[in-house]
Amino acid sequence: MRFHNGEVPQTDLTYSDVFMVPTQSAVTSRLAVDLSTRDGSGAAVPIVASNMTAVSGRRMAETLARRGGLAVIPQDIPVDVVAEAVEWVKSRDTVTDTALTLTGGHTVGDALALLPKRAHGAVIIVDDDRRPVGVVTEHDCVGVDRFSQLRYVASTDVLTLSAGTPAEDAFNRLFEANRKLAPVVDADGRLSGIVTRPGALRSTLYRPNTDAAGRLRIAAAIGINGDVAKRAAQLVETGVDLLVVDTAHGHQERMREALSLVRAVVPDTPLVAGNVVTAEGVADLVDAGADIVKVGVGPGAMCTTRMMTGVGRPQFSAILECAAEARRLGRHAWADGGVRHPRDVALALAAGASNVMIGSWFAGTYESPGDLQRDADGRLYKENFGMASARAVRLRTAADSPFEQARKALFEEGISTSRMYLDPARPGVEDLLDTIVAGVRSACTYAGASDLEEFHERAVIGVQSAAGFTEGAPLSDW
Ligand SMILES: NC(=O)C1=CN([C@@H]2O[C@H](COP(=O)(O)OP(=O)(O)OC[C@H]3O[C@@H](n4cnc5c(N)ncnc54)[C@H](OP(=O)(O)O)[C@@H]3O)[C@@H](O)[C@H]2O)C=CC1
Ligand SMILES: Nc1nc2c(ncn2[C@@H]2O[C@H](COP(=O)(O)O)[C@@H](O)[C@H]2O)c(=O)[nH]1
Ligand SMILES: [K+]
Repeated sequence: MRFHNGEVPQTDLTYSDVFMVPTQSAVTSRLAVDLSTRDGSGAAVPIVASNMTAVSGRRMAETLARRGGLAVIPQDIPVDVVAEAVEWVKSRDTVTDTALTLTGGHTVGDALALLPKRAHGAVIIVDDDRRPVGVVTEHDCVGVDRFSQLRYVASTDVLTLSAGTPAEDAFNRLFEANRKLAPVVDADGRLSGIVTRPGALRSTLYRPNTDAAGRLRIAAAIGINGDVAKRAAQLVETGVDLLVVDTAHGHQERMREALSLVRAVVPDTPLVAGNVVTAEGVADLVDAGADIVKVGVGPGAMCTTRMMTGVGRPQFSAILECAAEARRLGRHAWADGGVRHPRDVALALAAGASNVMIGSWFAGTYESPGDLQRDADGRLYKENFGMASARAVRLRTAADSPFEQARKALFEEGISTSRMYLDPARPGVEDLLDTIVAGVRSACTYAGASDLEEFHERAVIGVQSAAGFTEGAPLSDW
């Protein structure tokens, strides 16, 4: 990456401070751009969901990995619960989405409680042999008593598709039958998943992020306190593919110690550590065993660190410096926090990040772990909170003595309650991923790059005024 006209920025820069200048290109199609990363995460698209309780659970992990990304299960989750999530994610189909299932004896109330768990908006009614006998959508439940049995409200004229039906055929079958979705069945007619028209299309555009055994990948985080080596070993034992050693101030002695301990017990698992914002921080964490360094102090949507302490660094400059140092040392940097638009992802990659972490934006989707709620105007939202907020600290310290809990509650650096509204046009994380990936693919072609390495090499970045940023935004809210 170079700055436009040889400019040398005099201040540190945020994503909003910069723009990319188009350069001569020989790349003929946005679909010809390869977005896979080479940092050991296996990501086929450079997107990682943050280790936040309101963001990454098993549905987020499954859905993102199926489209090539990765989710990091937060550090506060007990190992046995992580083990269940890992087993579940690794048993998922790599092509078709998991179906929500109930039986004809369940009620409309049961279906309404289940429907928001998945973006595809249907519950499949199965018989005792798991054969699909009906489909229930929210539309079928409107104006119906919540205690009605589903056998009386389900559409029973079910179009099924055989597992292994090529994606384009599946899309065409759905289109011709004027259906939005169909249950997928195995050779015995038993339900194995669900396919939608966008799902069929996506499986031609994305490659899943899979391990050596062809199962979906998942990551998990560890803090720097307690028996970190034990937790790391246990997590890897459960099948976790990548570990993130994570604390607010990553450039501290205890982080180095934790990292060395973890590296010693898990020599072969990719290890991410952070957060830092300086080249010195990167060098120290690499020296202690990190393969990837996580960059970002203060840009997060739920983060109050800069307001509480004045500490942090504008994210674009932080990534630029840290990624350069990581590359010099033969390692990698992830950009963590502050992503609000696809452009931010593109700019982080231009600056040299190998992956971009997204938290709050993904909290406002069907796949995040929280319960879907509706405000007074009927708009759908999920609750989000920071991992250093009083709420998260309360959860994390629940087993400590009341005195210890009170001591730890003093240092709050995050928002405890915030509403992340679902975008009615993009309510699922795959919808957001489609937008981000479209933006990044397009950014690569504007730079004449056919993959992410070329993108970083070729990108030309300029510095803009606030008016420059405003000019780039559409007039409507976005
Ligand atoms: N990217 C960002 O800008 C930030 C991210 N976070 C996220 O919040 C989560 C919780 O992190 P964290 O608060 O570090 O909790 P952790 O549970 O990881 O504990 C941090 C440990 O480091 C010690 N410590 C020393 N200096 C600091 C410091 N300046 N800030 C925090 N701890 C310090 C703490 O001791 P003692 O409590 O006695 O001081 C504690 O023992 C993580 O997921 C983290 O990534 C949090 C803040 C900023
Ligand atoms: N200072 C704090 N940072 C936090 C907290 N919770 C999470 N985070 C960081 O934010 C990113 C996600 O950023 P977003 O803009 O996409 O939401 C996450 O990965 C953490 O690094 C917090 O309570 N305080
Ligand atoms: K912030």
